[in-house]
Amino acid sequence: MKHLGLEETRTLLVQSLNMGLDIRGETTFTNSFDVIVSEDGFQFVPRIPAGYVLDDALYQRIFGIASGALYPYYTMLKQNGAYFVPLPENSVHTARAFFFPWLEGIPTRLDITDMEKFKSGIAEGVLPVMANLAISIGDIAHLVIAGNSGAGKSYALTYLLEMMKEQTTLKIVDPKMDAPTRWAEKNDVDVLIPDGDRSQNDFVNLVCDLLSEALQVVRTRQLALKDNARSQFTPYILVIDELLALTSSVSKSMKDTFFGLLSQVALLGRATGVKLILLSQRFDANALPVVVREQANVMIQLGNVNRKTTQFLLPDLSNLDGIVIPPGKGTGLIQIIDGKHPANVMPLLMPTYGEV
Ligand SMILES: Nc1ncnc2c1ncn2[C@@H]1O[C@H](COP(=O)(O)OP(=O)(O)OP(=O)(O)O)[C@@H](O)[C@H]1O
Repeated sequence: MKHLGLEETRTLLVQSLNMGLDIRGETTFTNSFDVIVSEDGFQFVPRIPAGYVLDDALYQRIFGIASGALYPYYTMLKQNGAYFVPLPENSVHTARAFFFPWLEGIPTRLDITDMEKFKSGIAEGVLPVMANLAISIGDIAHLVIAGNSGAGKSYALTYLLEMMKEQTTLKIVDPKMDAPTRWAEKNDVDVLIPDGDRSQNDFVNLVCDLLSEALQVVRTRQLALKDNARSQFTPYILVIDELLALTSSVSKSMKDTFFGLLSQVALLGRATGVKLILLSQRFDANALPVVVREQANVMIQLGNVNRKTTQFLLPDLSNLDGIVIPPGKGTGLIQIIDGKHPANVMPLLMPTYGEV
């Protein structure tokens, strides 16, 4: 795709804002505002005093106009509120701007035809997510995937498992005995599945045992860290699929025990490389303790994206206007809070691959 130069980008933005912003006839022609573009994003510089209010609503309107106008050359990174930057060199009339960060291009899906070959080309510890987006496995505290039925959760999980299997210790809980079980059996990975003869309470009890084992690993590692703060650990990952279904018909005391253990692993696992990967059709306080969500730093919402489906998992996202969600299977939103990527919510296309 053609690269859009900065000057060309600025012209497009100025024209789009002049025509679309509709702030009481104020345009660049009346010298009401200016647009400055850079590699990282653009600034909207208002001339103050202005006949319009510099508030969140104006910021989001500019975001919406720019986001559509610049697609597919740039992906605008959604902000929760107006992002002000000071311009101290300027006169008092233009000493502030709204800043709109962007990434060049649009999120591009990885299309993997040969998984083994693909993996051999990737550095250890790296988890590619899209063509221009990779996460370090070590930087994942806990990862959460939500999505309606058929959105691509199992497919996404299988990809993650395949990418991590050689570098981590994996334990899988699969209440539906579905794709994760097939993958685990093929790859000789421990998987806990329901036994027809046992009750749901019994099954959740076994999941609690697994969480207790994970806590034991945490404790052993904490002792190692006490002696040597630079101790390195192989990531120990506990995957729990269908979280909402798992606890939907168990006794309150069992659910409380389960939530208590899950919260402890989430809180203590972070420093010791003990990680949770949790999947559910829907996440709310009933499916996941808030403290676990707060400890998770990679959040993925697949399929149906709207205010309702995102409010628990992506609470910072006050509105979805201007976020272009790609169509197709295994698409949605991702937020990575690892201090290395912009912590904004970004459109996501999970990789497509052949048989694994
Ligand atoms: N990234 C992707 N690329 C190509 N195809 C995909 C992708 N993600 C999902 N699909 C296709 O969509 C179908 C449904 O995906 P999947 O079974 O993972 O959904 P799910 O969210 O786990 O649904 P359920 O909750 O009902 O189990 C799969 O058969 C798969 O082939």
